[in-house]
Amino acid sequence: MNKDYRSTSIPPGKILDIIQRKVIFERKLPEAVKELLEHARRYLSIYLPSAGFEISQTDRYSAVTNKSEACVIANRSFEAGDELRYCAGTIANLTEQEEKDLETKTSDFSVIKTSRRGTCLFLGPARFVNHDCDPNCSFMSAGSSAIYFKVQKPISVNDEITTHYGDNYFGVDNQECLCATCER
Ligand SMILES: C[S@@+](CC[C@H](N)C(=O)[O-])C[C@H]1O[C@@H](n2cnc3c(N)ncnc32)[C@H](O)[C@@H]1O
Repeated sequence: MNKDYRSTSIPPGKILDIIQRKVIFERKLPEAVKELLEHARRYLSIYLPSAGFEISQTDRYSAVTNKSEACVIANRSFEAGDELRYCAGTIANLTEQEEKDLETKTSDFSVIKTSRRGTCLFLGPARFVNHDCDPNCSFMSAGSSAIYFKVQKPISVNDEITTHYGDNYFGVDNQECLCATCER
């Protein structure tokens, strides 16, 4: 057994079922293919030399979660006002049943609740950006469901890219937040 490999916690049959139901039966195939290509491009763009960041690992939350998590690290410096166009993502609405299906402790999915859209699935490289109460980036919207980030204060090489998820995302007044700012 390869101890460095862990298979996905969602059974492959279930994923195939979702693709069949959502992509093939309920949607027009060309539209679904276009969206899939856009999404693949978002992930591949991470590797462009001009992207300016990479997906890395952090143990910041492991005392609580018992596992390493993903984070986004700058591999060049940025000034306030710069845009991280390649750290992009999209937001997909979830039905109540889909929300229930994803409510497992081992889930690797990023579910967010917004006042405007309700419960959503956050997809794309942008979903790896962690929250800080004094973040260096803010969310920017690009159309109805796409987002990227704008730099709010200077970022140096090896700094973590962070954003603000909302005032009560980690409990009331973010009292359960584990960010570097709260730690100080
Ligand atoms: C949008 S994801 C960010 C990427 C995430 N680290 C991962 O590996 O998938 C949001 C999740 O990251 C973790 N997280 C991010 N910022 C945090 C913070 N300031 N305090 C505690 N957990 C945080 C929580 O597990 C949260 O549900």
